[in-house]
Amino acid sequence: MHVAHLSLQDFRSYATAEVALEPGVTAFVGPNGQGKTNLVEAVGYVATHGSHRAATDAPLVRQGAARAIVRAGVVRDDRRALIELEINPGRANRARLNRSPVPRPREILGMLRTVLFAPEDLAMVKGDPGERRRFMDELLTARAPRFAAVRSDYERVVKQRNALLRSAAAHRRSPGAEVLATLDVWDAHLARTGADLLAARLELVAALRPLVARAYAELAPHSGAAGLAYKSSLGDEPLSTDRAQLGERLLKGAAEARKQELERGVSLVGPHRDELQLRLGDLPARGYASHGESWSFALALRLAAFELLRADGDDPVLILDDVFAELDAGRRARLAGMVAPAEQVLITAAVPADVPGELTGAAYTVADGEVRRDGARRDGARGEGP
Ligand SMILES: Nc1ncnc2c1ncn2[C@@H]1O[C@H](COP(=O)(O)OP(=O)(O)OP(=O)(O)O)[C@@H](O)[C@H]1O
Repeated sequence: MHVAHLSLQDFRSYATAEVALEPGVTAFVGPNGQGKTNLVEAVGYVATHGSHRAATDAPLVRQGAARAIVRAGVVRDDRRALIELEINPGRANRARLNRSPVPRPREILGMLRTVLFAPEDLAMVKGDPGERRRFMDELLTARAPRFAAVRSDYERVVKQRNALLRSAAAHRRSPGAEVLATLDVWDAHLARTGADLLAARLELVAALRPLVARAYAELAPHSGAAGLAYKSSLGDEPLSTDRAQLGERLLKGAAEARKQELERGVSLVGPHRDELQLRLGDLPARGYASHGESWSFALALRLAAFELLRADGDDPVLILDDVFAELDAGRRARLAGMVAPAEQVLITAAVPADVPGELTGAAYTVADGEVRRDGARRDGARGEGP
């Protein structure tokens, strides 16, 4: 699939912007702080209904404006769809598909699929486990949009269960039969929704493992092998992906943890406490990998995500935000070779020399609040050989 047209209104630094796009490579080039990332962030927002660099929607709306609108014309198998999202911080966002309102924005998740790699992704390797859980859950949602509901059901259960545990812990005396009975009900909800989430993650990690290893080996052939291990809060015993069995394990885990949970006032068992461990050779990547290795690992995770989505039947739009400047010449050339065949690749770079010569295509200059199409097709920067 590819985006044929992007239209912005009061999104980030743009009062308005209209950008026509084509399949193949498009580079957005311009000095720092001119709005290159804002453009690709908008494309990512249409796909995921979230930003890769803001936890809430408020920063996405141009300062002084009440709402932002992002529209994308998406072409998939020669069929066109016009997706429109109205971003209303503090209120419900609205969505339209082919100019008709849809009841809930979530219903059009999956109409556009993107894989976005940006400097913030270093946190997937160096940051806390929540970053890697988010990577898994966002990828699951990209593959099957109905997963957004599984995820939010589970989050709601943990939130409510935590509230109950917190208030029990605050009273500092043994909880009464009523509290324990309510907790039993929440344990059952946790086991049911948690089993769905856990099974999906285990299947995902199994599918990703060989793809990550291969992408990393291609990017960084002289480094150790990249591995993934799913560490569950249920302990080290192997887990099957059978949902009924996982539900039983979660119930048992919650029962065993109950005393401690009541003391601490927090849910200690379940996929919200799990970790996706990244390994380079025999060592964990976090805390051991060099900056370059961490960067390559994060890229390998995104490239593996791209492969997985592509295997589901359609190339997602690949977005590389400010990526090449960080890489040495060899990794740059290898990455360029790996991404060139994608149906659409959107790249941002501060200077033309940061776009590898292998990636020829359309070019825009982004400066002074404008996005201007360069006259000639860009032939790529020269002298970027490995
Ligand atoms: N909500 C907003 N309202 C107005 N301006 C904003 C808003 N959010 C971000 N900006 C402005 O957008 C600019 C940043 O744009 P962006 O991150 O796209 O830059 P960039 O061209 O990718 O730069 P770099 O090369 O440094 O990564 C900043 O000047 C910032 O002040």
